[in-house]
Amino acid sequence: MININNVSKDFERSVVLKDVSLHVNQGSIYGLLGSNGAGKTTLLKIATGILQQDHGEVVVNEQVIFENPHIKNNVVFIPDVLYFFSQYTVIQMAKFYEDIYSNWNAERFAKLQQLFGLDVNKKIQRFSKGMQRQVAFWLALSAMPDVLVLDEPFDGLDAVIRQKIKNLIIQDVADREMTVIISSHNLREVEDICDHIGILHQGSLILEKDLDDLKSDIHKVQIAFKDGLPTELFNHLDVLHKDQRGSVLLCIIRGKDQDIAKHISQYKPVVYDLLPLTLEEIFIYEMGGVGYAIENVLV
Ligand SMILES: Nc1ncnc2c1ncn2[C@@H]1O[C@H](COP(=O)(O)OP(=O)(O)OP(=O)(O)O)[C@@H](O)[C@H]1O
Repeated sequence: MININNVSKDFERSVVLKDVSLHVNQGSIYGLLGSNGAGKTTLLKIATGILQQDHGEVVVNEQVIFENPHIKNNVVFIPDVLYFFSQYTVIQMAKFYEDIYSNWNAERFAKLQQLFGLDVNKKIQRFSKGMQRQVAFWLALSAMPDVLVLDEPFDGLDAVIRQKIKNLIIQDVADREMTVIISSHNLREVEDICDHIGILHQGSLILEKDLDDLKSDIHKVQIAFKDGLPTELFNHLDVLHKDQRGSVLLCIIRGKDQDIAKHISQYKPVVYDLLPLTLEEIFIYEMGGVGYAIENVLV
């Protein structure tokens, strides 16, 4: 559905994106993660045809997106910093969207008004920050896009509204196979909603995986032995991190849970607990693998 092929971009002679290839299937919700300044916003702007890459191509629905109004008609981008015309009310902005997006759905716009409960005749810039973000979602979802691209979408939204918006997105993905890319530092929200994850670091995509595969491939293990650590314990294990706490050793190990359990059980541990890792922890360990580590991250 969205194919970003070998995209590179420089700003003022510094390289911001290096040969990035990223693929999003139709009906997928793709979480784009990365360190500050990794190039996420730049990549999203290129993916939506707002910016032009220096090399490579972005193909959406089998067509190059840049300067392609036919494809852009089905793509809505909500940026991290929102922009509305300064004097426009919600209803005026809705009219503007209706003129741009041919799939605009007035009935849905009316239904969502009940859900958000905001005054359509109020100037958007007089709303609070979180309310303005609600307006952005209200307009975006009424445009019925095939592709919805979101940069830090949950910033400033309260927990109830966040859940309502996530439900709306999931409903559109389920009902009409909308495709979504979300870039966020809020990894709990990403974990909640996304099925695929890409991690961008210093302009390169260092990982792209199905979220379930990612989670089944890395584990936190808590182990203890009666007579201290067996010397050969770590042979044949891909250990990303170790932390001894008293007699208990906490390890982050890459691999399938059965393989890890089988290997460690040979040494007859008195404690063996396999604990789930959150996306936040996986992100930290993956970033550690590319030299972006923080110390003592085990909790
Ligand atoms: N218009 C621009 N002109 C010059 N440099 C830019 C421009 N836009 C972005 N950059 C630079 O490109 C790099 C990537 O920025 P970008 O906003 O894409 O990162 P990001 O991953 O979204 O970061 P964050 O998580 O902090 O929002 C940064 O070094 C930034 O300074």
